[in-house]
Amino acid sequence: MYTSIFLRRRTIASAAVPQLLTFLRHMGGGPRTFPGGLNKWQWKRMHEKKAKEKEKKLLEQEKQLYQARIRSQIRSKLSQPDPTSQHDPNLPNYKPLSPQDHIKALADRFMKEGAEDLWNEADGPIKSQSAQSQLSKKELTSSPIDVGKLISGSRNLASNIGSSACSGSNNLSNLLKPRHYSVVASHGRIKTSPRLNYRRKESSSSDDDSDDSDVVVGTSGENGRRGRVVSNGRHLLDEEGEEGGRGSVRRMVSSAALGKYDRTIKKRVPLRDVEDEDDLSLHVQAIRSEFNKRRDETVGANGDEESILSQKRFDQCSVSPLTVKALTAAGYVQMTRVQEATMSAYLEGQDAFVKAKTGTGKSAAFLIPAIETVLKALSSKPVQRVPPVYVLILCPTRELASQIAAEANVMIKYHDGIGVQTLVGGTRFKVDQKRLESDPCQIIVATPGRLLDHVENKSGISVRLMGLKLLIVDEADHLLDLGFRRDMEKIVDCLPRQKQSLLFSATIPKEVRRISQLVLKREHAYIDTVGVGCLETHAKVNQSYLVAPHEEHFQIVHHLLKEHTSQVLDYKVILFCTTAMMTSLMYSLLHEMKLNVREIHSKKSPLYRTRVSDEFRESKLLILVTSDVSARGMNYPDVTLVVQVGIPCDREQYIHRLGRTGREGKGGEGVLLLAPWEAHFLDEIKDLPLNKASLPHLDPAMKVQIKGLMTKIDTSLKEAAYHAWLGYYNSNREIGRDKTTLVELANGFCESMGLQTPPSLFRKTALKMGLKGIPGIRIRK
Ligand SMILES: Nc1ncnc2c1ncn2[C@@H]1O[C@H](COP(=O)(O)OP(=O)(O)OP(=O)(O)O)[C@@H](O)[C@H]1O
Repeated sequence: MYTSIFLRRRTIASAAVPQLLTFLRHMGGGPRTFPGGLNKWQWKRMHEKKAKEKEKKLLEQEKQLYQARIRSQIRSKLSQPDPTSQHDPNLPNYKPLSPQDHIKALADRFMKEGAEDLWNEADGPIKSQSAQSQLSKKELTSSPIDVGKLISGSRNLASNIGSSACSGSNNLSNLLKPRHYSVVASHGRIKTSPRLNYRRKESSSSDDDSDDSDVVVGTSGENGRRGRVVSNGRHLLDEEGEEGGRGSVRRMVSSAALGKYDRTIKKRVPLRDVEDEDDLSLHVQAIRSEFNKRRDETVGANGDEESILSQKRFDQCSVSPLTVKALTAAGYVQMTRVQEATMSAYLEGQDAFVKAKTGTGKSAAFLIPAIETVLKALSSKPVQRVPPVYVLILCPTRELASQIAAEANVMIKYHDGIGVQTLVGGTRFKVDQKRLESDPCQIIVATPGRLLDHVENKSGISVRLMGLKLLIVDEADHLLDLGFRRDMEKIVDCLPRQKQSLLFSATIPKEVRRISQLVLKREHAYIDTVGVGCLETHAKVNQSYLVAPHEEHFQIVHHLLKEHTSQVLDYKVILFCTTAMMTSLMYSLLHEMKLNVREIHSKKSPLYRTRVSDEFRESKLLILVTSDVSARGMNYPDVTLVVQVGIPCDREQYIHRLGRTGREGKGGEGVLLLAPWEAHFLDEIKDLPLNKASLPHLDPAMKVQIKGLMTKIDTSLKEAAYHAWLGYYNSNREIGRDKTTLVELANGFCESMGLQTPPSLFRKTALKMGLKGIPGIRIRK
């Protein structure tokens, strides 16, 4: 319809053509062929491929840079001072390292905060061929590395913890005391005194988790908070060259002074290849386990690892009295640790990437700065007819957006003239527009897709966004992931450059940390209230897993739920399934089995989802069967059990789903149910404390009953579940690789649903999924 209207208007100004094309494309139309005679999908795929390659290249470059930095750091340690020059006793003496010292230096690096992020097993140890020949095994095994000594050598790290905490031989245990949080600020260039220069050289073997090579040059902090001023490694070398110690630094990085060690550092060998030459990897392993052991001991002794609250109250920070009043009314008196840390970064005007465990109050951590921003902007500017949007909060789902807006409304209860609105999919575009016009607001909580609709359709929001002061991205790792990244890029492009940005998540994979500069300024703070090497899940949540044949899953789920609901008085359970259709199928079955269940997934209407979500928030004695729409951010109080059926899409999703229980420092339980061919996922979460649960005894009568109940479920739902199942596992890297096995497993799943023959696929779909011609796949005629 829109196409014909536009085509009838013959005199389209040439300047409007690109806009028209964008509009048509947005409406699902647009040109049928693209340059090179490609169709829309080929064109799209080509661009996706290009983007992937570009990203891969960037990562590769980053890795090379990182390796180059390590090489230059080690070279500087190995280079010899000029024998003719008088050595200043206050400066470190850079003698060639003995092989043993070399290992210690590497281990030092390994123990640094963030180093674990960069050092993964695939990188393997740095293998020294010539140096290793000198380094006899006897030498290594006869003098085991003293971890305490190693750590005491890493003064940089110890200095982060504060001078009082790093004295004597207790460095390791001090270091491992439950940390409140760490703040790493990245600064481009830092002018330093000669003293600082010295310390920078001293710490040149250190590393951090950012893509910048963060080098410690100073400390600050109170209440256990540690601040570090860091500098980009590349700048560091340039800068030192410019300043006092120019000559010596130039000498330090000169390849002429490298000797045999230069060659040894270049060669990295995968860990597998050197496993039997156990030297370095064994030592690193030993240090790692010692590190974990001491941390566990320290945490055990202090016991407050799980406390989410800080020492500060809201009225002690620069929070407006009316907000404090509203917070107090809502029962918030003391700040949580993430709230305190975020507030101080916000007040300093810094951009920040904030990592804090699930259920520790991240929403309030960004809503309080949001309200302060609006108050500040309102006080400095006269009232405007159409007020600018001062704060934009982006989050992945509509439920989460509604939840955040509801929490914001509680906090602005006593502030007249501040408004919050949501822009989420599933509502009518025109209704959104009317709402924005009739009820102007300064804070918008939006999902990226719907916000982009408004921006691209010039609903007036773009102009209002030009006044933006604060951008907040909740579940940032998810929004910066491939699924949302394009939208995020477009949104960021149309926001003003002069603004503060705060990113939040309970998990921050290193790839996301790298690309966070899409949103954050280069000089941003990295606040980690979890702590490097600490558990990302809550210790009070008991986690277990079960590996059982796929066809038994329905019965096992029923058994687990029955057991839990009969044992826990005020039970409240969330059951995660892999896809929307699997969720629907599981719900239908459990409903037939007379369990008190509700369902939420993307195929349900927004109204229904909101109703069920509200009901589940308020109630007890209820089981919510859901897809991943409820995995992140949803705050359902007092969930007693989280069951995850099937492999989660990644480690992060496992953590976020589990995080629906054990909120606000409470306890909870999590069970992961996998089929034997999904068990490889356990490797991804091997650092988390999951116990293997024993398989329950399954009642054969119940098996028959389930089979009977399955026949009552609509065949079209089972067919949809089969298609969704195939799609989900086909996109799993491990399982989707072997298409024949995949189809066999899918057909097994079909049988467990009581379908005699596997449902057919459209030829196009089968082709796209790479399943055409695979035995067992039926193609629709
Ligand atoms: N200062 C506080 N004092 C008491 N309770 C608080 C405080 N801050 C937050 N809470 C409560 O903690 C719970 C979890 O908060 P919130 O949903 O913000 O967690 P989150 O860190 O965003 O979790 P997720 O990672 O799952 O998104 C909520 O019930 C909230 O009311």
